[in-house]
Amino acid sequence: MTADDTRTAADDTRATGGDDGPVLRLESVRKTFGRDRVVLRDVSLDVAPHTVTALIGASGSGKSTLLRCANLLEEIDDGAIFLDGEEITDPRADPDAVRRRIGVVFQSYNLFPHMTVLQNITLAPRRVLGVSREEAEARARELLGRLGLGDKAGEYPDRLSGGQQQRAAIVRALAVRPRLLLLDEITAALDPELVGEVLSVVRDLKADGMTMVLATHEMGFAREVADQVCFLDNGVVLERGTPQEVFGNPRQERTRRFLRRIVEAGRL
Ligand SMILES: Nc1ncnc2c1ncn2[C@@H]1O[C@H](COP(=O)(O)OP(=O)(O)OP(=O)(O)O)[C@@H](O)[C@H]1O
Repeated sequence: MTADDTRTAADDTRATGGDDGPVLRLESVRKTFGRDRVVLRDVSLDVAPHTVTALIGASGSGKSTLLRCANLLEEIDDGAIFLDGEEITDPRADPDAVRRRIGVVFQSYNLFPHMTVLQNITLAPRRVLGVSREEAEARARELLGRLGLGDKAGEYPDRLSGGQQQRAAIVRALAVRPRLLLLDEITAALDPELVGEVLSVVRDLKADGMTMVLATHEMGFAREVADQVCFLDNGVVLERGTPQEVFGNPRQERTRRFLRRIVEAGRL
């Protein structure tokens, strides 16, 4: 990443009203599926500008659901979610306008197989933001170059490795210059030797000042890259703090047990 990227992040901050408040705020969010399956209970969380928040916790603890609620892919039952101080869960908020400000990358890359990498990346800027083809392609090529995919613009996704596809998916999310990036288990589907190249992109984005929330089972990475770690247990944020606090000195017995299992499995 270059100094130019840092300038962009700072410019984006100015454009959205400054560095004062959190980029994302969850206030007492409750989410249920069906009648009685409570998946998030009273979840409150602040994500400060230019920081990385890692959501950790056992499978089924609610990490993906939290990210999906933040992007309005799921409707919450109670509480409120704010983006740059504006309540996005207000029924009057426009979900499309909100999603234009939040980039999302999932475990499965979800690239359109019938489109080239370049077409995949320029689709949203052209269709949603109304950017010209020339401008969208210039931005896409610049990002592809930066993420080590400069020679892949004309390829179809099935000609790329998993790591390359995931990096292309990250470029696609960045192409609309999002205020916030949500990353949901983005290395979970990758062969171990490809995980590193995707994590190194996240590291670069952090250095660039991008605000990110990531759900991950990569504990070593969470410890290294996160400013804030949230341990979810059965839909509750059981523990929240710096990586040093949560990994080094967990307050809850449940967190200690979870981390012990991770250490025993050789994943931390
Ligand atoms: N659409 C849905 N309908 C019903 N239950 C759901 C739905 N989506 C998720 N759940 C349930 O909500 C709970 C939380 O799921 P979620 O995917 O958020 O967990 P997670 O912490 O991200 O898990 P993983 O680490 O395995 O990705 C799980 O019990 C899951 O079965």
